[in-house]
Amino acid sequence: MTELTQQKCEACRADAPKVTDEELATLIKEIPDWVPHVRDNIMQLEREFKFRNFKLAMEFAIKVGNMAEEEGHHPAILLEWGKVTVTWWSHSIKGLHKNDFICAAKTDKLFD
Ligand SMILES: C[C@H](O)[C@H](O)[C@H]1CNC2=NC(N)=NC(=O)C2=N1
Repeated sequence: MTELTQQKCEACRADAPKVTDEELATLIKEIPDWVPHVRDNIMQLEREFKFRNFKLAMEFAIKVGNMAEEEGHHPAILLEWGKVTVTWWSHSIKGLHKNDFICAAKTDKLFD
């Protein structure tokens, strides 16, 4: 399988398929630090990133935002002192699409 970080987000319409439980089980192995959880009845991928201060956290949040703009796929980003919480899901399908796993993998790469 092509590494998630080598893939691009594709246009995701309301009728695009959500990832199945089987696909989730396979894809999550590539992004083991992300936790799938349900919020407002929508499956999402979430990870906390820790930093030494606010500025480093803010710079990371900006990098994630710039990557999201390039991909045309946008996360929720919570910026706090020393911490950034990134949450990916696909609004149009109210769930997880392959795009979310691609973007989660790209987020990990920005942190390395
Ligand atoms: C028109 C625009 O491309 C769409 O609204 C995109 C923008 N970014 C998006 N981001 C996410 N996470 N889910 C979407 O469904 C989504 N839709």
